[in-house]
Amino acid sequence: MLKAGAVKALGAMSGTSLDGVDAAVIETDGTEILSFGEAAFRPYTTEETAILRAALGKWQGDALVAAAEVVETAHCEILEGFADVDLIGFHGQTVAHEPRGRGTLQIGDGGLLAAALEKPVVWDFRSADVKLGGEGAPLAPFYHFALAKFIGATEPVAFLNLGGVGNITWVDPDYDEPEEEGALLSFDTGPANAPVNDLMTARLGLSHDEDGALAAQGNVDDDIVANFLEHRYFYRLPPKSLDRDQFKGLSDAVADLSDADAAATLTACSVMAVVQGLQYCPTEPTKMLVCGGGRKNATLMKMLQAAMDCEVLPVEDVGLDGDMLEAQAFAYLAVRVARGLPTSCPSTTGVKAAVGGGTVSTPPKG
Ligand SMILES: Nc1ncnc2c1ncn2[C@@H]1O[C@H](COP(=O)(O)OP(=O)(O)OP(=O)(O)O)[C@@H](O)[C@H]1O
Ligand SMILES: CC(=O)N[C@H]1[C@@H]2OC[C@@H](O2)[C@@H](O)[C@@H]1O[C@H](C)C(=O)O
Repeated sequence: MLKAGAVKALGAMSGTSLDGVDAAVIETDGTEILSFGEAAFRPYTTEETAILRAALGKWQGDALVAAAEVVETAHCEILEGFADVDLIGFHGQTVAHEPRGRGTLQIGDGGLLAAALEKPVVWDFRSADVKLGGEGAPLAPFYHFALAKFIGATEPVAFLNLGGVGNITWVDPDYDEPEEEGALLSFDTGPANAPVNDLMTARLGLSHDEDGALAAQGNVDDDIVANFLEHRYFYRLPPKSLDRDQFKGLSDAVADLSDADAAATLTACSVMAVVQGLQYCPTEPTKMLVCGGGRKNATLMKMLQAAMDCEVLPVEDVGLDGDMLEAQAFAYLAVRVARGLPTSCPSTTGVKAAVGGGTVSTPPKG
């Protein structure tokens, strides 16, 4: 049983870029954010990333078992370094996501972590939402709502996460609860860094376009961007979510371009996916607050600002940590689950009614 009032929660996130585990502490009562605590990153080795990659798109089999072991080991290593936490929110690694088909799968056993770390662990955050007709993603929006209050926003703002995939949350901070109709709207915008990463790896043996330096030297092929925006995903009304590799074919579209033009064009595709998505938001946000690795890509940020009327800022400009925001989100959601509060609602995932998704595993006694 979780003690009453504010608790210290530790969240852990292993994102779609497969680069490692982010872990961060926040102090919260499940509604208000009181303070932020320590944070750490545990990178995956090249071998570990290869094992995780081999599990993508799989729903069963040996590749999944091996990948789950990598996830569990990496999480135990990083999480045991945190002292004095009351509970842990463990997202795991998404390997497959078909909310309207086979479901959603995050690997890593929270029960095993609870036993190893001797703490209650909340995990499997997405399945309950999918079972009730939701997309199971994005789940950070309820945390974005709390953050909008924390930074003292008085008008609608948007949080944009640029990871492997992009997702946006439009927040009206005037509401009292995130599940109230009108408070939130969220969805995955489209691919974010993944296409440029894939290009850099295939052509230059690099993991990403550091600071967007290569894209900055190229010219955008507008026809390719226009063709990309014809994809049916962009015509679907939100809430909606993506599987990591749903836009994998995008690299073929730039096959005949130079490295710099290809990087510039793929970067523009990610930007225009966000711009296209903005039309679904109830109002233009006053600020677009950007988290995730893409905020470090100067070319991407410049293109975003050029395509938008509102101010585009990294979340650091309002005092937040853009690298740890998703790990903090799962710490926050863990407390909500433990307290029986909802973690998603019709306007964030399309679920039929507000739901608190997540399994709580407690360490064995004795
Ligand atoms: N300095 C940089 N310059 C350009 N791009 C960068 C930089 N730093 C990080 N990135 C990009 O950000 C990506 C990692 O972003 P992030 O850690 O937010 O992803 P993730 O959390 O794994 O993904 P998701 O949010 O989709 O689960 C890298 O793969 C890279 O493409
Ligand atoms: C199924 C899944 O793991 N989706 C991730 C992914 O990475 C970004 C985007 O796609 C988002 O929908 C989600 O993660 C964040 C943390 C979320 O649920 O809010």
